[in-house]
Amino acid sequence: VSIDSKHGALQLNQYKLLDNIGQGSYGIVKLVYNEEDETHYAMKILSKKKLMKKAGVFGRMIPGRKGSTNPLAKVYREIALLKKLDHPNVVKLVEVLDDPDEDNLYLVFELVQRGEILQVPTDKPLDEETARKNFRDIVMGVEYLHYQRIVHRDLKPSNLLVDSDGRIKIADLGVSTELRACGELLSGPTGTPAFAAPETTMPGVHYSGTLCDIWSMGVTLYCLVTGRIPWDGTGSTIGVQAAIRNEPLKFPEKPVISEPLPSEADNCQLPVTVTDEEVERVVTKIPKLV
Ligand SMILES: COc1ccc(C(=O)/C=C\Nc2cc(OC)c(C(=O)O)cc2Cl)cc1
Repeated sequence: VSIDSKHGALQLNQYKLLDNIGQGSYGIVKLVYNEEDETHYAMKILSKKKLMKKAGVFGRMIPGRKGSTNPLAKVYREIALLKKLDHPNVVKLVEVLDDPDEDNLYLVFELVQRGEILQVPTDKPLDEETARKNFRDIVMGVEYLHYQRIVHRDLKPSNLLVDSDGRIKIADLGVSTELRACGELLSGPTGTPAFAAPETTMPGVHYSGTLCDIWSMGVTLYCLVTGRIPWDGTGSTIGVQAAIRNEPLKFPEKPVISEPLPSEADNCQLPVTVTDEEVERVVTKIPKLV
């Protein structure tokens, strides 16, 4: 990273680093300008130390398994996979800059012009027609990720970006997303509590990651049309998780939601495609692995 003498802006190879446009538990996202192709991009800056800590938990080498000793190997493999993803409703990772002497990892994405779909809470939610159009893009993007065996695990409005043509791109495939063998069950809380399915809040229960993504999509649709989250408990994580497990989904008086939508949202809670065997597996503990 060099300091560009002209304007004091930070320069990283051919990228001039400009404003902060995103902020989250992952780190920050900056607007950058590529002087070579004269195009703006979004650059997500990750800390390798933080990734190692996270990878450390998941990256524990299972005895007898071959694999490199570098805990970042898992991260690099996942990033290589993310680079191969290509779908109109998924953000496009174009380049990864990794300075071995530096703690930072720079992920360069195509810029999605209009940013987040909606700040929640808001008293100006989307009209139903727009929400329906956007939701369709989200479903297409999630279907593609699931087909690629990628479970998002943190679907929510702040990870949905609006492009210049009004189309939605799913973001934060991040390196925290588990790339699992098809159908393998997950466990443990993850993502954002208010958007997490009830089964993720019960310790020791293993669940289907894809089904949880569908639950989060339902909660997201609710946010798009009402401007608020369905269960906020007392604001504490435990409170939210209890509310999600025990309280029925209620729609506020305002804005008036047309009849079919709530039932649609309801369907999202229990995807009609779920098989009994899958429900059985989801709600019971995982059978003893032989
Ligand atoms: C007002 O105009 C704006 C235009 C673009 C933005 C923006 O891009 C924000 C976040 N971006 C991202 C975040 C990601 O994770 C959290 C990932 C990922 O890891 O997949 C990728 C991207 Cl691009 C914001 C405001």
